[in-house]
Amino acid sequence: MAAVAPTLARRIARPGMLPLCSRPQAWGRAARQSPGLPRAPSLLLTQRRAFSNNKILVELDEGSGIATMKLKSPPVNSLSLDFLTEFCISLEKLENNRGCRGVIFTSAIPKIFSSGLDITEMCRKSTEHYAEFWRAVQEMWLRVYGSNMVTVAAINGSSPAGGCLLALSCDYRIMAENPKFSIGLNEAQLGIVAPFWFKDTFVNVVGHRVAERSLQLGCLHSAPEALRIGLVDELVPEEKLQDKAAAVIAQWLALPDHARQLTKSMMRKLVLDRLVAHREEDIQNFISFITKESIQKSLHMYMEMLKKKKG
Ligand SMILES: CCCCC/C=C/C(=O)SCCNC(=O)CCNC(=O)[C@H](O)C(C)(C)COP(=O)(O)OP(=O)(O)OC[C@H]1O[C@@H](n2cnc3c(N)ncnc32)[C@H](O)[C@@H]1OP(=O)(O)O
Repeated sequence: MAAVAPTLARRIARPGMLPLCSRPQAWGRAARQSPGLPRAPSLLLTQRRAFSNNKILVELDEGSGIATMKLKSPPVNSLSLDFLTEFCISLEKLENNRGCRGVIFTSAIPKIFSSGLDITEMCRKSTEHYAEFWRAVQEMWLRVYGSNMVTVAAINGSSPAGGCLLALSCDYRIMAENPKFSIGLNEAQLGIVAPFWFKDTFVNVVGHRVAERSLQLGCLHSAPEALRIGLVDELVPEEKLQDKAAAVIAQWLALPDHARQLTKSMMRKLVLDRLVAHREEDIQNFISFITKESIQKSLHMYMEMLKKKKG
């Protein structure tokens, strides 16, 4: 898998070639057939299949059709170009497996769900690199937000910025009830601006007023606060997180797939279409923004601050 990744990364970036996700998947795929009445995952005589690459561990429970994608990129699951490429490859495999109907995203790293976009990917790199990186970020969002499968984020740690976007792109968010864990689109704190599709995804979850305030202030919300503003749907003790996520998916899968999928597509279409229609422009905007000297200085200072905090 590791050998495939750079090739795929090049494919994502090369202009003129069909990008991995030229349109959101939700409209291109036939509805999955529900295999009948939902069964509680714990009651099944299940067979588990696992596959893994360098940064993602995937386990598919063939009895329930529920997969778990565990993010395992130490130290903090930052969303680097390699990570995003491997993430999209893993998700595509699951999308292509008709036995898989739901996915749980969670972290294999204690206390961190994902630290968001890898800041080093945005510092002092070439224009080509920025284009490739940003296309991969778009790709992750298009794939998760446009997925036909039921998607649940089991947020077992802090989840700033891009990590929060991943969670926001799911159908349901369950967070470990640890007040030390925080989540939010904190880009403003870094001196950068969340792009329109981060903002749209956020608004669709928490509403305009809450999103505007939270975005302007670059808020990182504690788990209880995230529940209060609707950024997450529920809090559970950490040891119950995975079971709860599987139970929620089983509940959602009890509905006829086509009805749920078309409804999801209807709710998300406008936002997805907007990025698909402006993908290249969005990449150019990112490059113009990130190459500004003032922005590079802000990111540098933020990284220094992270280092100092470590002591
Ligand atoms: C311009 C267009 C808009 C772009 C939209 C951007 C979206 C983003 O996602 S920007 C990234 C935002 N992320 C953050 O603000 C998170 C920053 N990190 C943290 O707050 C903390 O690291 C933590 C809470 C995630 C974890 O804390 P802790 O367990 O104490 O670990 P350390 O802070 O010591 O970090 C360990 C190690 O990892 C490096 N690191 C942390 N986050 C990132 C990151 N996002 N990208 C790259 N590297 C990161 C950190 O610098 C440490 O490195 P070393 O000092 O070399 O060990």
